[in-house]
Amino acid sequence: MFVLRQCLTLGTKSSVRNFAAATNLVNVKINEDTGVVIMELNKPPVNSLNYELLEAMHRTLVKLENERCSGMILTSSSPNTFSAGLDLLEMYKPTVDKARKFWGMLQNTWIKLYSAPYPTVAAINGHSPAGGCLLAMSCEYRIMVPKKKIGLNETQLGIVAPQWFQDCMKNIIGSRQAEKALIAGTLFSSEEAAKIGLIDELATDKEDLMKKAHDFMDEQLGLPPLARSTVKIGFRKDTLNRLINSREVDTKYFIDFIFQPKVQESLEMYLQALKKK
Ligand SMILES: CC/C=C\C/C=C\C/C=C\CC/C=C/CC(=O)SCCNC(=O)CCNC(=O)[C@H](O)C(C)(C)COP(=O)(O)OP(=O)(O)OC[C@H]1O[C@@H](n2cnc3c(N)ncnc32)[C@H](O)[C@@H]1OP(=O)(O)O
Repeated sequence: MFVLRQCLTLGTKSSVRNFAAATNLVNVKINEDTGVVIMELNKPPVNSLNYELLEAMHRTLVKLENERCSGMILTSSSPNTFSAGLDLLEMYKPTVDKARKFWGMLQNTWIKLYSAPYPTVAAINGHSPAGGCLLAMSCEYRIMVPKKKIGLNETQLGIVAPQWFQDCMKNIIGSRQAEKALIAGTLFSSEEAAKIGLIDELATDKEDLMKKAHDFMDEQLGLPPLARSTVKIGFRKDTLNRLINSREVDTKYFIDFIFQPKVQESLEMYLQALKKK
């Protein structure tokens, strides 16, 4: 049974609610017997990743470093979408300062999630394009409900998936499949994603999804944690260091790229198309 655990907060059950409710953008529950955390993205309707949501995730990940967190399941409260990726409004006509701050928070959040020493599972309960796919790919294991879409579709919007997004995909499905998918901006169905290994398992529905996520977690908790995390970080360090050592350059790419008039035009058209749907 899940209870909100006191040590995540200031000491009382109501403080726990305050911790999550400080923004209300993520719900965090911890099983006090196992230490397994469920982080649920809660920014309706589609969990688009704006600065505030990323900051709430980042704050939670930092807090979990200092807690007895043994593993984390990442999911969303939306019935249809895991995450719609980066909030397009953060990239459409921002100020340079705002765009820089936003990108820095995305980098911070990704670094924490990708390097978490404890096991991480994405319980993908809906569509997961672009930045949503990045979040899922940053976890160690991905389980997804049927008939939804996942992938790095940036090209289709007239933008480019940053190197570290690309690296994450390459690490999972291999260079050749990733190159094809990234050039085309392919959004895979859950079933196709399972075939190419972009996701590890299909679930029948949300209940089955969470059951499978817990099953994976139970397996991982049976392993010696230090050995487990040492192997994980060994596999991930090159990808992590590539961004960590070039954060400024990466931010400059982002700023230079999105401020191009052609890119702003593409974003405007895409936003309008989404609204007209
Ligand atoms: C080597 C590299 C070198 C150089 C590179 C340098 C720099 C790189 C530069 C830039 C990189 C930037 C990277 C970006 C990554 C991203 O994540 S971009 C975001 C991409 N996301 C999408 O394409 C998803 C768009 N959304 C959808 O397809 C659907 O909404 C979805 C299938 C998720 C859900 O469908 P549905 O349930 O039908 O919902 P609606 O479509 O009706 O949407 C509900 C409302 O939400 C608004 N909305 C949807 N997605 C977003 C979003 N991502 N941002 C902001 N708002 C969004 C939508 O407009 C609706 O609003 P409304 O209710 O009409 O007001």
